[in-house]
Amino acid sequence: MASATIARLRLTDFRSYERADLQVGGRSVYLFGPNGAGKTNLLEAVSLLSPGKGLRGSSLAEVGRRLPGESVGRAWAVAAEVEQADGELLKVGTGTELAGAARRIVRIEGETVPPGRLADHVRPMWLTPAQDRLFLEAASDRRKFFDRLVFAAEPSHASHANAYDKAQRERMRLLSDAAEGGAPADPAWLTVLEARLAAAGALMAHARARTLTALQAEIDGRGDRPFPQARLALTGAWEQMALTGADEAEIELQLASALAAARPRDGAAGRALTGPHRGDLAVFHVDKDRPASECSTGEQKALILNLVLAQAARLSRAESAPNPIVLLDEVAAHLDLTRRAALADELTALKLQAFLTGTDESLFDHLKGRALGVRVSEAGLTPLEFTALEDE
Ligand SMILES: Nc1ncnc2c1ncn2[C@@H]1O[C@H](COP(=O)(O)OP(=O)(O)OP(=O)(O)O)[C@@H](O)[C@H]1O
Repeated sequence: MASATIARLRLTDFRSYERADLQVGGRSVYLFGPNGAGKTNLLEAVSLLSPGKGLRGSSLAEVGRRLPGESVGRAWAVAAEVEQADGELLKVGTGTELAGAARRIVRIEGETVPPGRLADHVRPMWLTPAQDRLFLEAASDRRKFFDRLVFAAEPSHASHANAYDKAQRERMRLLSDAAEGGAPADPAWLTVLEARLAAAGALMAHARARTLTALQAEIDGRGDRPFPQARLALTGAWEQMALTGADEAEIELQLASALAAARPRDGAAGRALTGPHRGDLAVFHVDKDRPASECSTGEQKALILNLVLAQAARLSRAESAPNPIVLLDEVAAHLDLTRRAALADELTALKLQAFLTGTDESLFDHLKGRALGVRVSEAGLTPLEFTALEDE
């Protein structure tokens, strides 16, 4: 198991924090305090230790601290000491050098590196209230959620998805221009773009299929828990091909030819009607034999939590990747007592570092002695005294 836990976290001009310095020592952390105290802000800071826009998906200019009435956020920084498997501490940091900057800098041991390198050392995964309506909203939200689970296992998935989106945008610009009577689309250039789409799309479909299969096996193998069992499916044609045994080359070939055939139709529609950007994640509640969208709010939350925990459990056994760090924003409040206890037991058994938030300290009774409690208030972060439970 490749351990990677946050030992210390420091924030400078990040959201509501002018400065914060939290010694965590690799333990899980539960943050409690009133609404607006800054609990989610702290989770967001941890989420920015991975490539991308973090758990709120905010623009980077937004996260710099602003006083009321100020329009531009300050230059900000999130710095962490990450304890690695060998016990060594690695300095990882991200932030901006100028107020309002749209791009962030990432430094590892003081050296500026591309943000993608963060995934070599820290793998945050999260569940936030934004996902409460996941099964009721558009397929794109479920794809995004599932892609993050894939990404936690295979960071290259993000670069394939980016390459795919970039080629897609260029292809659609050519086709839309042609459909509107502008410059006719250059068929040779379209063929090049479609080849890129097909290559990236085949890799995406396969990565999603791999994660789906592994996740389902993980969920099926852990049936004796008070979380609802889920049956997962990827409905997209290309993921289906991958799931039924087609290799990457075959998917690439068929996707390229489907795209070539769809040029007039896609041009007229103004969007591409086939490809891995169209699929959906279907989730069924096994005991109820109903789609997740027909389950209660609490059941839906427990289903999603089960997916995140299953992926975290699976990744915690991976030899070659850093352990995931699980960020659970306002999750405990949705769970009944049995599930809250089970969540605490599971995080402990899997030796996962988790950061959890909730308004009331009592939501985390089962984590006392197993995780560090931190009171969040206007005064900042106040860690509670920590005495480890003897049997753990
Ligand atoms: N860029 C910023 N600069 C200064 N303050 C900010 C910035 N962005 C957000 N805030 C403040 O941070 C606070 C919200 O913090 P956060 O979302 O972490 O609260 P929370 O403790 O999770 O609350 P809840 O329990 O309601 O979810 C708000 O008061 C908001 O005004």
